[in-house]
Amino acid sequence: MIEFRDVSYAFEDVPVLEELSLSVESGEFVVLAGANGSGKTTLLRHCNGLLEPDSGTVLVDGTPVADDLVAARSRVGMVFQHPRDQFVAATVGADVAFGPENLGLERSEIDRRVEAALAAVNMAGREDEQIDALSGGEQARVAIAGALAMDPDHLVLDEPFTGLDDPARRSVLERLESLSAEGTGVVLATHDLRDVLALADRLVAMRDGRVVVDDAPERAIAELEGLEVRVPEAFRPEADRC
Ligand SMILES: Nc1ncnc2c1ncn2[C@@H]1O[C@H](COP(=O)(O)OP(=O)(O)OP(=O)(O)O)[C@@H](O)[C@H]1O
Repeated sequence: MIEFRDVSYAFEDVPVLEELSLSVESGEFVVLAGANGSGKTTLLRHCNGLLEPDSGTVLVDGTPVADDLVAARSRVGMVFQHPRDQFVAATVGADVAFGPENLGLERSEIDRRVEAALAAVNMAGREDEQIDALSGGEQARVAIAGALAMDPDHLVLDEPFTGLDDPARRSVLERLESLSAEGTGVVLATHDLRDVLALADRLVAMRDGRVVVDDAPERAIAELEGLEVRVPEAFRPEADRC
C-alpha cells in the first residue's frame, strides 16, 4: 500500500500540497486527475523520496519512505513525465535492463524481463537501438518498459501517454490492466481519461494541493465540474454530449 498521511509540501514558500491524505491498496488502479498545477506531479514525486514532505508522512507498505529509500525505490516503479530524465544507458536494451541488473537477477531472468517489457510497449526486438535516435513517443515507451522490467509492487506513472500513438497506448493499458489484476498497485496521473476510466477502481481528483474527489469512476465523474478535467464523451451524461 502507498499511503500519504497529512502530507504538506511547499516550493519556497508557496504551498503545493496541503495536508493531503490518500491511500492506494496493492492491486488497486487509481487514476489521478486535476488541472495543470494542482499538485499531481509533486505528490507522485513523494512516492520514492524524490521530494520529502515538509510535514506528514508517506509510507510504502507500512514503512516511511524517508526511513528506507532503497526499499521504496525498489517497490515503487516510477515513470516520469519527461522520459529523458530517467534514462541511464545509451541503448534501449541496456536501459531497460539496468533496474533488473541492480536487483542482482540472473542474466536469463533479466533478458526475459527486458523482452517482456519491450513487448508490452510495442518495442519488441529493438534492444540495440540508440535511445537518442528514438522519437519522443518511442522514448516514452522505453521509460515505461524500464519501470515494468523492475516488476515493482506499485507502479506510479505521470502522464505516461504523452506522445504515444494509439497502438502503443492500448498495449500499455492492457499491460497495466493485467498487472493490476495480478496485484500491482497502479497510480496513473493523466489529463487524458480516454480508456483509463474503464480500468480504474478509483478516480482521485486534486485541486490546489488537496484531494477533492475520491470515488469509483462512474460516481466521480459527476463530481468533476469546475476542476478542468475533461471527461471522455462515453462517460458524460447524455445531455452533455456534443
Ligand atoms: N521545481 C519547482 N519549483 C517551484 N515551483 C514548482 C516546482 N515544481 C512545481 N512547482 C509548482 O507547484 C505547483 C504544482 O505543480 P505540479 O507539477 O505538481 O502540478 P501538476 O498537477 O502535476 O500539473 P500538470 O498537470 O501541469 O503536470 C505548480 O504551481 C507549479 O508551478
